[in-house]
Amino acid sequence: MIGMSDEDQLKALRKRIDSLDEKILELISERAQCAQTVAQVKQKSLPAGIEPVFYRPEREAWVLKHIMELNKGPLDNEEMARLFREIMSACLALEQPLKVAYLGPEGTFTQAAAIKHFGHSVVSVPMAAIDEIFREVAAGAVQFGVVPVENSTEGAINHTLDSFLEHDMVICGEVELRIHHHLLVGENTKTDKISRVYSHAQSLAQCRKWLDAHYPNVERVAVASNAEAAKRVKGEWNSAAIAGDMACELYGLSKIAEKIEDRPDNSTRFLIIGSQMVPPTGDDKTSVIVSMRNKPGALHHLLQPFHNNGVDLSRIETRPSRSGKWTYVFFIDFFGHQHDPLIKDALEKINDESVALKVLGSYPKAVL
Ligand SMILES: O=C(O)C(=O)C[C@]1(C(=O)O)C=C[C@@H](O)C=C1
Repeated sequence: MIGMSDEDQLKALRKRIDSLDEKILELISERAQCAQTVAQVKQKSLPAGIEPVFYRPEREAWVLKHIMELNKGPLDNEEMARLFREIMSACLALEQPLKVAYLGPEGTFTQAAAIKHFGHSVVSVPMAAIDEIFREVAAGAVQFGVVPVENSTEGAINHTLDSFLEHDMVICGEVELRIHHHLLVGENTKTDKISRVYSHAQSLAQCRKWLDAHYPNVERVAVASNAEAAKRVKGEWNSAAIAGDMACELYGLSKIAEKIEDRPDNSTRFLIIGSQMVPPTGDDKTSVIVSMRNKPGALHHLLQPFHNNGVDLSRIETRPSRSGKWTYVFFIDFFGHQHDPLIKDALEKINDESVALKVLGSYPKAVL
């Protein structure tokens, strides 16, 4: 390209991009046709009336990891995986349009988590409460639900844990999302006139120190979600909302302060709930609920088989059981799949020691 004018160079490069785009287009279309044939194969082997399992989280995790391993740049692994996430999402929609319920309204972090996990080609359906998501999945109105389960700053989301006690649900995936909160206002609010801040209680808690330092005398009002907070301030004078980017864009608000969360590594973990068990991928997690009698050493007894079999725990949470006074339930997450022999053995031993053991599911560790 030496000796070429900038104008000519640009022209030549764009010509090359056009021809690459044409090849990419052809390849994506060929991939989509393959997915359509996969759908036919899945259908063929089943008796009429039985719905095949089109969505295969174990395969999707493999595809994304494979792409990240092969990627040589200049796009970074996450960027590349996000592109392939969207291609697979569109391919899956050709096989079967998926409906996914999430904690609404539109613009919540839970919706962002749903899109991060499934891509943009799913139909995401907002629900007013966590319990409603469980019910919607149980009733078969949607195939999957997305619920928040723990925040790195504020800990467990108890509504979600309690819902697992009430519904028979299978966990088939997890999503981790970095949570950035911003202080948002509508066009009628002046930044020095803010008298009230709306947000979800968890988000207010995640920004407590920042609010103490910058808006110590402003009333903090907890509402059902941060998207709801954003919706409210759109039409209100002198009030601000703490919410994320999706809500900011959706309600056309302005950011007067960005990334105001007290901890820069603030993140929330979400679970994908459904009814299908997921086969092992080699890099999985399992979640169980165990109920124990409140006798001395109960927790030690419970954890011993995990320890003996070298099972690595990632989380343990206690909730009072709803049945029987002084009975506790433990929510335990660990690395590995319920079909792994050492895990199977540990679970059998725990089952013998406990009042009840329920495996909520084994699922691929979050890839993105
Ligand atoms: O491999 C499959 O079973 C497919 O249906 C194909 C495909 C894909 O596009 O790669 C699409 C949807 C599944 O969730 C997993 C993968």
